[in-house]
Amino acid sequence: MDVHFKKYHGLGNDYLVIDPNVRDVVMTEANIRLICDRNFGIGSDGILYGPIFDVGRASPRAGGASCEDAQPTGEIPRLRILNPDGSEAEKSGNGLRIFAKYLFEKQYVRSKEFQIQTLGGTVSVQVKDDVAGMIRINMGKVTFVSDEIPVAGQRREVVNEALDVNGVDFKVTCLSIGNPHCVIPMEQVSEERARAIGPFVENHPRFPNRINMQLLKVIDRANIDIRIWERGAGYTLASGSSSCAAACAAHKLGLVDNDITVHMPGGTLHIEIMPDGEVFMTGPVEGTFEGTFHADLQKRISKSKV
Ligand SMILES: N[C@H](CCC[C@H](N)C(=O)O)C(=O)O
Repeated sequence: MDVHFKKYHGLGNDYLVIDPNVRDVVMTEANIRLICDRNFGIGSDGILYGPIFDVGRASPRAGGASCEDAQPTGEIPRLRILNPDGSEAEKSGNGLRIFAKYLFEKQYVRSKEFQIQTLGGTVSVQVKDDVAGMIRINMGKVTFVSDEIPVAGQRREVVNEALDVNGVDFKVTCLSIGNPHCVIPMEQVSEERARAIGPFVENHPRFPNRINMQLLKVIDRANIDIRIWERGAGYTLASGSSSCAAACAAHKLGLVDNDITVHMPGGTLHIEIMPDGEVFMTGPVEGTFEGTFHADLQKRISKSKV
């Protein structure tokens, strides 16, 4: 069967993999919005577009391509992460675990340890259990420095800082792990609260590139509970980079140790903060669907690059 896309989820945070080597789709904002629309399109929390090989290699033959065809140079495959609103993200934890499983399943990579290039840097991946889909990713180091997130204002670490959100004052801790995050500790977290304040935080003028938001409840020194409002995607059941960000913010505030389980409505992720600051994330992924675009949808997917 002519497969155009594969769909997976990481703890209910679902993504479509569109592989330009199998069937290319121009990633215009309009196409992304249409494909991700849960009523008029296929529906997902985003698109994982790749693997892209930049060394000018002829892409592997469609279908059944293996790494020998695509990567004689041992080139690190590149991934583009597209949010449902058409914006492009620097990193996605669930997206990277899903893409790692895809690369392994399609035999683009030969070993269970490999790297993936993203806008937010190159990450190292370990397929811990290809049957169970348990993937461990080194998400890199975080920064709390305002210019590197970015957060407007004089250069500082954004830790426990006052932020007026639609007339309500919160204390926020902001950081980047490639993509930007605003963590708000509170006694009780809920979907309702995340949906109520998320859009105001995401689009707050203090965040020039917008921002992902997490409501953080610290359960004990090894467990936290978060609710997520994602930049460009809205409320999601889980988020890998948000899990890393919330765990690192809680650690920065002295509220947790280095080994943290992050609880979310979609499930749990295991976060390890190493002595050198590198952040490891381990969790499951699962494939759910593979299929083709119906001719009617195909007609609406623009081939023009604008
Ligand atoms: N919406 C995010 C990217 C996806 C993050 C999330 N799905 C994850 O698993 O990390 C952003 O614009 O930075």
